[in-house]
Order: sequence, then C-alpha cells, then structure tokens
Amino acid sequence: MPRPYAYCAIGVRASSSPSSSGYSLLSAEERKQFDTYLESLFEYNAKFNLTAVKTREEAQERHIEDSLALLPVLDECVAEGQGQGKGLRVIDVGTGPGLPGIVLAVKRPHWDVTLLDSLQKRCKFLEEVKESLELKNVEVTWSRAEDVGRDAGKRGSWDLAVARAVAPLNVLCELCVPMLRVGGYLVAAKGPDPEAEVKAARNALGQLKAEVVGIIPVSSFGSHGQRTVVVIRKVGETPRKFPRQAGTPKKKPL
Ligand SMILES: C[S@@+](CC[C@H](N)C(=O)[O-])C[C@H]1O[C@@H](n2cnc3c(N)ncnc32)[C@H](O)[C@@H]1O
Repeated sequence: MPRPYAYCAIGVRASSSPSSSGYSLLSAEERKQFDTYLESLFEYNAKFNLTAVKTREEAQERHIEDSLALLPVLDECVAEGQGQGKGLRVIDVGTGPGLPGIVLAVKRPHWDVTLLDSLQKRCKFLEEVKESLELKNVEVTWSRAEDVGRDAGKRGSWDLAVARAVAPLNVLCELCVPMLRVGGYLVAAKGPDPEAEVKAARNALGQLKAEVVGIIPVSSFGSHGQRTVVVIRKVGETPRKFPRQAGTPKKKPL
C-alpha cells in the first residue's frame, strides 16, 4: 500500500504510485550505456562480489530504476540550491558497484560525480565501468568516508551527497554531512518507513549542523513496499571534531 506524501520543505512532489518504468523513458544512448553497465556487473560479479541480484530484469528494476527514482528529488535540491547544476559536485558515499552514482552520471553528464567506496576491488570495477562507458564526469575514490570528511582539503566541498543501503541515518549523517558545503543536501535512499531512523538521527543532526527537510515517497517499489528518500540540508559549519575516526561513527553512533 503506497504511503501518503510525508512532508517536504523543498518543492518536490515525487510519485506515490507506481509510475511508468523509468527505463522505458531512457534515450537510446542512455539505454546502451546501462546495457553495457549491467553486462559488466554480471561479468565481474563473481570476481568482485558486486550484487546479490541474479537476473538482468531484477538488476534493471532493483538497481537502475531505484537509482533513477532519486533524480526528481536531486533535481529539486539543485534548483533550490543553485539553479541549473552545471559543474555541480555530487558524491555517492558507499557506492559499491556504482549505485546510484553511475546512473546519475549517465543521466546528468554536466554534474561532476565522485564515486566513493572503502573496498578497493569495487573501485577497480568502477574504473573499468568509467572507461567502458566513457564517463568523463566521474571520479572514483577508494577511501573511507570518515577520512574524506576529515581531510581539510576535501571537507565542505560537495553540493550533494547521495547514499543507498550504506548505514542507518544517524551513522550516515556523520559520514556525509561534513563533506557538504553549507546549504548542500544529503539525499538518502531509504525503505518505506524511515521515520524511526529520522527520530534516532535527531541528536546527530543537531551536532553536525543539519536538518531534515523532507521525507519523500519515490517511484520505486521494493519487496517491503514503496521506497522513500530522506532529504537533509546542511545549515551550518560542522564542528571540526566530526567525523570521528574511521569506524567510530558505526561503533558509537551520535
Ligand atoms: C550494501 S553496499 C551498497 C552499495 C550501493 N550503494 C548500492 O546501493 O548497491 C554498502 C557499500 O558501502 C561501502 N561502505 C560502508 N561503509 C563505508 C565507509 N565508511 N566509507 C566508504 N564506503 C563505505 C561498502 O564498502 C559497500 O560497498
């Protein structure tokens, strides 16, 4: 049963009913790129342990469609934040096999997309994909999110952070918010009932200087029902003590 529109301080009104397939709306060129991506995903799956999904149809639905469903929300954040989004810096934290980052990079070639993961073998796969899809707007970074956020030359420099299936919201906020500029957004892909996670993240949000501006149902439906995104805006400078050392956010969530 689709959940009703929750609330949102940005202008987006994402779908609360199954929409026509995002895949069917792709251009021929985009479809070709996603076909190549899915071929590589299955070709390298055994070697790099990339996905539990077994069939192409499932990968299309669970990975590509689910990532495409984030785009209306991200576009709205861009419109709220700084107009057209040319040269926009986006980081996909815990990208794994490149989800949703690869999909965003294909669909928005004018955004600069950083794919960040702590597992080297996944980053090797992503370098291969970057080359085969000729994605000039993608940079692959093999690192812990905490280390990027603690790096004075990097923290505060992204406009948008996205994350899917990485950590509970209170942990995710500590990983992502320090990377954002003030006024930037974290868009976290979540399941049908993120309210408990949002509540548990209240202390983290206060300490990191960020606030939830939306909990939005999107046009993607998993086995547990309609998927949502939680949109968080950075409202002030995050204190220098965050993020804590790699591993601490997960072990001792704020
Ligand atoms: C379950 S996978 C999800 C991958 C992808 N986002 C997706 O939706 O399929 C979680 C990924 O987050 C990465 N990860 C977890 N904690 C991380 C951290 N602190 N810094 C960077 N990557 C992290 C893991 O290596 C893994 O590839």
